[in-house]
Amino acid sequence: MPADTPPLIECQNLTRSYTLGTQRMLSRSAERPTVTALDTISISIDRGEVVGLSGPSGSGKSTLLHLIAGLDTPTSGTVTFDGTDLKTLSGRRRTKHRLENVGIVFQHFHLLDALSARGNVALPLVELGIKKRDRRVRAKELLEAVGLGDRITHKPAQLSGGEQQRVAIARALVTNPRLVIADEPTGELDTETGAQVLDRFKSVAEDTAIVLATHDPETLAIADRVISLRDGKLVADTSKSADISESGPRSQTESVSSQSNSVQ
Ligand SMILES: Nc1ncnc2c1ncn2[C@@H]1O[C@H](COP(=O)(O)OP(=O)(O)OP(=O)(O)O)[C@@H](O)[C@H]1O
Repeated sequence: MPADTPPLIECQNLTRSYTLGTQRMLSRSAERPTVTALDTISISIDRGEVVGLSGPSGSGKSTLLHLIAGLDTPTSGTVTFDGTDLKTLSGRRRTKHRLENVGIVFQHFHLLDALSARGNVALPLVELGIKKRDRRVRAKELLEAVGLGDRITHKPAQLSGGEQQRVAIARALVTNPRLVIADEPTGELDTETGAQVLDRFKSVAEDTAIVLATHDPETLAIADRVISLRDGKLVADTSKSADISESGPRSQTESVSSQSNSVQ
């Protein structure tokens, strides 16, 4: 890759606040309370990088994933994907960008009840205009890769939670996206299946960037780098390859202070 290639994802001073309640619940002059879910986060993610996102419940992991995926827009700051500021895209172009470039595994899977496992996995390919025969072949290939080759015609209601999760993972990978975002991708899986799924993620990662939010140490262990959040702030950004530098091992604190622009 040329040295001047920009990172795949660049987040600059990303802040996302939510305004709570409705004005009707308060007196006219009272300000509605706000929650700052993410507070001036600046990170960049390269092609092929596997990034783990850790932090306690409510620390802002899902909020950051949604912003990086272009599912949500920041209150302030920017998310740039391969040089394009997502804020400059119209709603339609943002949807097209997600469809073409981003695979998403949601915490609650979001499968369509009426479709088979194969139909669910093939769905993004319908929207991309891929021919039915090719869609079916590709969806079957992905379902086999996540160990569900014998479940392709099952509907979600006929599948266990772990199986539904694997369908969601296959669907996220079916378009060969440049970025995969996953919220607790192994939460429903037993240890062995979880390990298989992580292998699958790792094998697509050659030039696909993967960002995984998780509480699971085994999932974090596959990451090249772990970003830790607390109360919406970046508290550590630890790269495994950067652990041993010329001046010796790099501690988390040093790693954080090297990003002092984003840690306030
Ligand atoms: N739609 C919303 N409206 C109001 N507050 C929200 C909304 N979404 C998230 N929050 C708040 O933002 C903060 C960060 O939430 P977020 O879901 O990003 O955390 P998380 O680290 O993913 O948590 P978990 O590990 O439990 O999934 C929390 O305080 C949460 O209550």
